[in-house]
Parts: sequence; structure tokens; C-alpha cells
Amino acid sequence: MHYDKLIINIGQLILPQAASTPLKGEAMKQLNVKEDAAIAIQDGKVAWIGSNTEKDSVKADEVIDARGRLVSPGLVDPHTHLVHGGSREKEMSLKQQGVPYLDILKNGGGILATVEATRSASEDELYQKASSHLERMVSHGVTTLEGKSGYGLDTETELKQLRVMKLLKETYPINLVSTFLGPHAVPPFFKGNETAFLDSMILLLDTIKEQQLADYTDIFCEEGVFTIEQARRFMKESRDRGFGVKIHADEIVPLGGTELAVEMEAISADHLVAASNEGIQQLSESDTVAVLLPGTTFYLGKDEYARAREMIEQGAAVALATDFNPGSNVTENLQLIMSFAALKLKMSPEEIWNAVTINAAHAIGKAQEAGTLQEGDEADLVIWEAPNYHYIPYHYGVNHTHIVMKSGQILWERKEGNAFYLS
Ligand SMILES: N=CN[C@@H](CCC(=O)O)C(=O)O
Ligand SMILES: [Zn+2]
Repeated sequence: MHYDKLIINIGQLILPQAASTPLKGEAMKQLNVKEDAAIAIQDGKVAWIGSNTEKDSVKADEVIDARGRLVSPGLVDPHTHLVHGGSREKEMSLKQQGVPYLDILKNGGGILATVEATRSASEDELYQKASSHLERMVSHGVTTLEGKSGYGLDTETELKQLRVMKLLKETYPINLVSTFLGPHAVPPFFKGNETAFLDSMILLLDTIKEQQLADYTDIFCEEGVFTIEQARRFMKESRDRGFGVKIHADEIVPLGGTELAVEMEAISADHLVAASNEGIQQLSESDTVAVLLPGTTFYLGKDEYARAREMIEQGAAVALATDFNPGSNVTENLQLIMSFAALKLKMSPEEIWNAVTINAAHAIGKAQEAGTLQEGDEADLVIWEAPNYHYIPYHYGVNHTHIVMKSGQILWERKEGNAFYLS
């Protein structure tokens, strides 16, 4: 057989287990790894996976020698706030003085500062800025990701953010999932009249559906933001219109958002740092994916991290994401999050790889298209500057990608010898 591309001399090939439901508990601890492998690509899809010893009998137009490197599916980042205006570096000194995240928000900063910047940015400015963040994510190994609105808090700007997502989706050859996060904060004008604001966001759902601008909806259920009752109402209204639902739940104060996510059959419940024992128990009996964001806990300077070990031991499905945003976690680097998962969540390398591939794909409804590598799948893969899968969480804070490929096309490649003037 003759193929378009053949990757030979793969030291380890990560092949996460595909299933119709996310990997839970014990299944998260198993990672399928093929040693000394080769992989052939035809028409952008994985056409053959075999042993490297068979490589001479396989012909291809182009042969890539992985030289013993690790190869994995393209990473999946299931929680980002990709499209937004401005930046908030001035908040760092407030954080250093110990001003809590929710107090910064209460005083008109935080999310509300980014709302101002996003409202005043043009669609093109938002697109250009999001493109550069997106390209950095791809350079770090991501080929599938989710992005939320939520920095408009009004009809015009929420739709503007979602249109930017749509244009990114049409322009870049990657998988992008859009989420409407209209109820991300209460705009000052509606303070004390949260119901009226929520009504306006619910009204917007029909337009978003008609224009096919989002696949999911999301809400920030938190003290001083939206209550459990308000979140339940928004999630019900979203479901009635055919949206899948997500929730920023139990990030700071344990309100019971985890339990609500299970009750509403949310595709994911995100953050969960303060999830209750009951919430974790219910989660483990559901297919709702716990999307954990340890980079955010780190960036907010907190000591208590989400209880990933208890979640996994009790049988929940866990995924990891960057939560890339201009306030609570300012990094596009999902590899760094893999290190935090090892160091702070005490997750094993096997659990971490499942959490950034197949389970992350489940968390955004993309498990049919992403998160694993089987014959017939899109050839979305990363060749890593690493000898084995333990290495990526271990060597932290830098970019280890060698080649990032989407549907068999190289999107990013490390070129040797450029940009160094040391000798
Ligand atoms: N917690 C709520 N929303 C975002 C942060 C948004 C911001 O600070 O701009 C999050 O997921 O961390
Ligand atoms: Zn978020």
C-alpha cells in the first residue's frame, strides 16, 4: 500500500481508548501506549498503525523520521476564554496585596474590566488578538479547543464574540467548539436586578440558535455572581432550546454547582475546587466530565486544589484545561497545566494524558472527532521533543512540541538552528 505520509521510528505512540462515554475511575488509569511504532496517513486520516519493523514494507510520498520521539493525539483544551479585548496586568499588584478575586470583581475590575475592553474593541481587533492566542495554543500541541463568550454581557458584544469564534472556525483548520457564556458576571447597570439581566441573556438564546453561533451554554454560578436557582433556570432554558450545558461550578464558594451540573446532565462541570463530598459522589455516578483547571488555582495564589484524586478514586471522569483568560489564568500552554496536574492534583501521567485527550474531547462533545488515534480518525497528532509520555508533565513550563499536525497537515514545526545567535 502507498500512502501520503508515513511517520517512522516512533518511540512511544499514545493511543487513548475510544468509547462512547468518558473514561472514568479505573479506566482513567489505563493508557494504551504502543512502543516502536509507525503510522501512515492518507487523505488527512490515520490509514495504518503498525510496528516500526514493518516500515520497509510500507511506501509513502513523504516519510517523517520521529527518531524515537513520543507521538500523541493532538491535545484538546476544553475550557478557554479565547476571544476577549485587552489585558489586566495591573491587577497583579492587587493580588499581591491580597485583594480576593471576587472583591476585584465586586469593585468593577476583573471580568468587568475585560467587558469594557471587549465592548470597545472592533470585531477585527478581537479576531486578530484571538488569532495570536490560538496560534500559540496550536504551537503548544492543541488541535481541538473550546472558546467562550462572556465578556460582552450585552446582546451586541456577546454576538460579536461568538461571530469572531465562527470566523476563527472557518479560517483555521482546527476543531473549535463555541460556548455562550452570557451570564458570566452581572453588569453594573443590572446590580440588584439580576433576574432582568438573566432574562436578557435567555432572550438571546434564540438568536444564537438561529445563527448557529454556539454549541453549548455556560454560566458562572458563584457567590456574588449567579445563584444555584438562577443557574438552574438558565440551564433549563438552554436545554429547552437544544443547547448542551456547562457550568463554572464551585470554584471559590461551595454553592452546590457540582450537584446542579449532574441534575442538569451537563456535559461538563468546570473548576470544582470547592466541590462537596456529595457533589463528588454524584459526579462519579454520572457522565458529566469534571474539567479541572489547576493553572487557575495556581494563578489565583490559592493553596487548595480540586480534589482530583478523590474524584478519580470514586469513579468520576476528569479532564484538564487551561481556562486561558486575561484574569485568572493567563497562559495558552496546556503542557504547563499537565505539570500542575501532576504536582498539585497528584494525577498520574496516564490519567493526565487521558485528561487532555479523550476525556477533554468528551467534555466538549468531540469524542468522535478528536482525542484518540485509530485507523479512520483524523490524523491530528503531535510529535514531541520527548522520549516518553512521563516526560511532558515532568519537564515543566516550556514547549516540547516538535511537529503539530491537523488532518495530516503540519501546522507547526520546530526548526532547528533558527533564532539562536550564541555561537
Ligand atoms: N471564574 C470565572 N471566569 C473565568 C475568569 C474570567 C476572568 O477573570 O476574566 C474563569 O473561568 O476562571
Ligand atoms: Zn472559565
